[in-house]
Amino acid sequence: MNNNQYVIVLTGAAGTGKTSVQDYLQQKYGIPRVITHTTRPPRPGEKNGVEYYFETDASFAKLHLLEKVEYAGHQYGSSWEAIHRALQQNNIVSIVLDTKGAITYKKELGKHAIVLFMQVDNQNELRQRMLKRGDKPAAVEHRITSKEDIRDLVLPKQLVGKAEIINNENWQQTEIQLDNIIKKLTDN
Ligand SMILES: Nc1ncnc2c1ncn2[C@@H]1O[C@H](COP(=O)(O)OP(=O)(O)OP(=O)(O)O)[C@@H](O)[C@H]1O
Ligand SMILES: Nc1nc2c(ncn2[C@@H]2O[C@H](COP(=O)(O)O)[C@@H](O)[C@H]2O)c(=O)[nH]1
Repeated sequence: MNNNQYVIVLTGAAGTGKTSVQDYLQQKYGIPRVITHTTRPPRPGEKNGVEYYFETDASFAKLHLLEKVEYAGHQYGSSWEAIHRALQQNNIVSIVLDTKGAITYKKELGKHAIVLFMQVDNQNELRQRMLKRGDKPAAVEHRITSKEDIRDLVLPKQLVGKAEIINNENWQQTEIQLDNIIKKLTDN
């Protein structure tokens, strides 16, 4: 990666606001998303090449992946191809990863990975946000009781001091924090 290129890594538990931040960064700053690959089936309304590249086990195995994880029984991975595709549009790009992926990005990309750990203290608030978003109650319960999501509620020790924590209780505060982060990156 070139010296002035950065990947903003958004991580944290389900419903903490990772996608909302990604949308904000895209709309306000033209920061494109790195689309990742998964073998999980598309959910209603999801399109190949928009939310994910949907893969079979065979096509997933052929990708040049920077990292891959198993999450809730499916494979997920981010490819160098997708990162380069996004970096061709802009020097700052964003990606949503679980915390295991965020640790790998920090290790592999060093100062080029800006890790933002999203959190919301009250788990019931998270549940309500997901229900309000339209998720089915059973899907919400399944997700928030998964071992991966429980793990992702807490900043992993490998990222302590290496990630910026965003307490996304209040969206206006989150926007201010994000604006400051982007200002620092673009002032460099
Ligand atoms: N600060 C906030 N206050 C209230 N609602 C919020 C806030 N931030 C985001 N939301 C809402 O909470 C819901 C969950 O946010 P979002 O989809 O961005 O989370 P996520 O971390 O990407 O979730 P997932 O991991 O399940 O994809 C959305 O409906 C979003 O509009
Ligand atoms: N380490 C990686 N994590 C990824 C990748 N793509 C998505 N994710 C994370 O997986 C879970 C589940 O996502 P869902 O869309 O099925 O609900 C979530 O935490 C994502 O952030 C990836 O390439 N690598």
